[in-house]
Amino acid sequence: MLKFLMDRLALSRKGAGDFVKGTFFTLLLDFALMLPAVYVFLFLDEYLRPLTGEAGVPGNDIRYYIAIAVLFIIVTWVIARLQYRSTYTTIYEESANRRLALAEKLRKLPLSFFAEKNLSDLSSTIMQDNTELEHTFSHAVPQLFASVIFLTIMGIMVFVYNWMLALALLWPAPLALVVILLSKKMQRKNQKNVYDQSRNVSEHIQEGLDTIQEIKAYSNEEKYLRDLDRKLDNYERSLISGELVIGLLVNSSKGLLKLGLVSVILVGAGLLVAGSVDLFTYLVFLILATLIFEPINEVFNNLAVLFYLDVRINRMREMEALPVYTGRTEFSPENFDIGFDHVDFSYETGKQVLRDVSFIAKQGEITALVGPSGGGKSTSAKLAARFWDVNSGRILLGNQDIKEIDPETLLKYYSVVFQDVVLFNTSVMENIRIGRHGASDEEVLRVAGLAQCDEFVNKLPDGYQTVIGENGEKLSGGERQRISIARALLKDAPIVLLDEATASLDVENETRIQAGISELVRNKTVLVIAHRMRTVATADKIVVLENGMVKESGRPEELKSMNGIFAGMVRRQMEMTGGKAAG
Ligand SMILES: Nc1ncnc2c1ncn2[C@@H]1O[C@H](COP(=O)(O)OP(=O)(O)OP(=O)(O)O)[C@@H](O)[C@H]1O
Repeated sequence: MLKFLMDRLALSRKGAGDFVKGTFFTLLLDFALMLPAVYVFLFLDEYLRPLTGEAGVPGNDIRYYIAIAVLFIIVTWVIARLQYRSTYTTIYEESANRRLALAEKLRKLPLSFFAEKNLSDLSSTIMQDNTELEHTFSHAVPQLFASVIFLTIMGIMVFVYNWMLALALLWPAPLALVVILLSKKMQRKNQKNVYDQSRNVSEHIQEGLDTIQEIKAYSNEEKYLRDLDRKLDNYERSLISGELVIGLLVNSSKGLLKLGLVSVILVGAGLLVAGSVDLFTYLVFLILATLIFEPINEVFNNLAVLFYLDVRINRMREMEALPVYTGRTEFSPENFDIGFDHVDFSYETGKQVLRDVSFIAKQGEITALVGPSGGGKSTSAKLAARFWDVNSGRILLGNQDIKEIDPETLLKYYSVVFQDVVLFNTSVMENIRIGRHGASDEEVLRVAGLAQCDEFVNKLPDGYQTVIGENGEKLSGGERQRISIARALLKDAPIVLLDEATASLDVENETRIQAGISELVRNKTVLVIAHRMRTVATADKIVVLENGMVKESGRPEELKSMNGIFAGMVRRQMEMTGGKAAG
């Protein structure tokens, strides 16, 4: 039983156990909600039997009935409390754990996954799917199980009591069930439509937020809003038609169940006149007919989410089953040389980005990756930190294949300074401290000074305590880069991956960044994607990548004298800068 629940409902062992308890209390509550009927039976039994000429005189006064009413209320309240605790509390805990597990999973997924997947889709799965599951598990599923058991027990009891009236009462139940089951396909289609349209809207909003600058710059607001309006309309239409279909089906099923009351009235009256049942039994069935289908009505109200449950569970399962990069967590390389050994790589099948790339970036040296745009420089730098796994060949760190090392363990040895610096909406101090949690303020200030941050931070209203806005919106490109260098300095990892800022920076900023970088790369294994000839001139080794292949590699002077691609690049740059930049 537990295993079934764990498999089908994606619950943990504890969750499944508590779920059974919750269902049991829901069943008890269903029975407890019949207590008013019992109350009326007792009353009727005592006061009506004498009126119908049967034996017995009312023996209890009104206080007896008040006491019973209070007792029933207390019993119902206690059961409701127990049911709430075991169902809701458990389900919300389970849901929180599931969200944490998914977030943890996301953290471990390779970057390749994020490149392919829509991010709003991911957050929808974590938040929206989970919320729906939470709601379904707390309201609909235990109620469904409990209602089936409740109706079965009650059905048997009423059949034993009086099979003719029982038949009159219960005949619509299988009919309503058939209507509901037949509508399953339609309801699922509707739910899927609502779900897809709501995703369209959230993706559009997300995209608008991500590209707000471009939208404004190219005066695309009107088109953006028009598209959003259209998608919102579609969403609204899907909601309305979904609600209509569900409303129609659910209400007709509920209406069918009401026929039970009608036929009890008619059949009961006939049986009463014929003398086959007494008035008491007739009244009992009339009361039962108004109460017995209440739990099942509750299930009908949540039917749509119930039918869509497995789709949501499957989506969650798909995410849980995504392959993550794993590897050894003990790792102590003999040195920090990075070696590319016949590496082939493609982001998408059929579009190879790196072909048979081999080179060594030695510890204590600066290795510069140069070459035309799209040649594979950034890709190589990212592969060196196992952001992706290579398709064939190996990347070695200190003679060990990085494919065998756990990515988190591996990244402890890397400082990464890329162009797209991500900053958090907190103080400059905290943004730098991300480099090494637990670093003291003095340590942060020291590296900030080395990275030339003092000059602009001192102009901010609260200095290093200034909160810099979402993704550092209040800072310039060069300032952001300096914070990123300060982070890397604080981490002080033996390997530095550096994607140099482009020529868009002004000379002053460039000089300051260069000063920070010189400090950062001292005695490290440095793999730099070089855009400036100045860096190239100070590099110990140059690797020229073109069309994903290593076309030249060696010391700068050697390559210059070869008069190949690199020599051509240096020449062109010198011509552009009037012969000043090549150093
Ligand atoms: N995430 C990705 N998914 C698919 N293709 C990608 C991805 N990133 C890069 N590419 C492709 O891989 C090739 C190499 O890109 P890469 O960024 O490594 O080149 P690069 O030499 O660093 O270029 P640049 O100097 O312009 O930054 C390009 O054709 C690019 O379109």
